[in-house]
Amino acid sequence: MDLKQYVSEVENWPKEGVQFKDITTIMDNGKAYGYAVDQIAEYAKDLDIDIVVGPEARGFIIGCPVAYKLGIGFAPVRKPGKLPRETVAFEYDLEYGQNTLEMHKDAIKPGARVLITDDLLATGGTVKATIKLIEELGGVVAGMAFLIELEYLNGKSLLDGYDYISLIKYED
Ligand SMILES: O=P(O)(O)OC[C@H]1O[C@H](OP(=O)(O)OP(=O)(O)O)[C@H](O)[C@@H]1O
Ligand SMILES: Nc1ncnc2[nH]cnc12
Repeated sequence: MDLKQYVSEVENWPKEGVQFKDITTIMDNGKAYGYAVDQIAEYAKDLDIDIVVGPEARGFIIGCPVAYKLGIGFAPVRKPGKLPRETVAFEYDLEYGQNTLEMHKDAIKPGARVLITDDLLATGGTVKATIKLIEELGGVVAGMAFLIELEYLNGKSLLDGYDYISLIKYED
């Protein structure tokens, strides 16, 4: 299936100069959404994953159905002030702004093998922050999966030594 045809491209949103890749038109199509989730679950099935982790909000959309399919749990990475118990935090830069992400301190068991999921890899800041949080808690990032990779923003350069897949690539 050619998933790219289901992505909606929106010019100059949320800021001038950004071409936003809208995945809601993948999600609202049962076949395309199911295909994307199945592809990621297939990638993960031999990685011996204990838990899936995804950053708010679009990482939940991918990670939760993948976790369900793998028969394992999901731990959320959230924007500040959303998680009620003790957290660890990490601040990072986005393609269009700055952000801090948090995880519950007990979300990852020491030595747990983690699959990170998100809708999109752009500069890599979000996933790098997610890796830092997982590793601070003693987890092992065994793999990562994105629906979309914006290759022109070179997020890959922050991910040396980590394994990942992206289902849809944009070279420019
Ligand atoms: O590789 P990066 O440059 O870090 O960009 C990718 C991140 O940006 C978007 O999330 P956003 O922070 O816009 O939040 P949202 O999912 O809540 O819309 C996207 O869902 C990724 O998480
Ligand atoms: N261009 C883009 N489209 C959708 N989500 C994004 N997150 C960061 N950059 C993005």
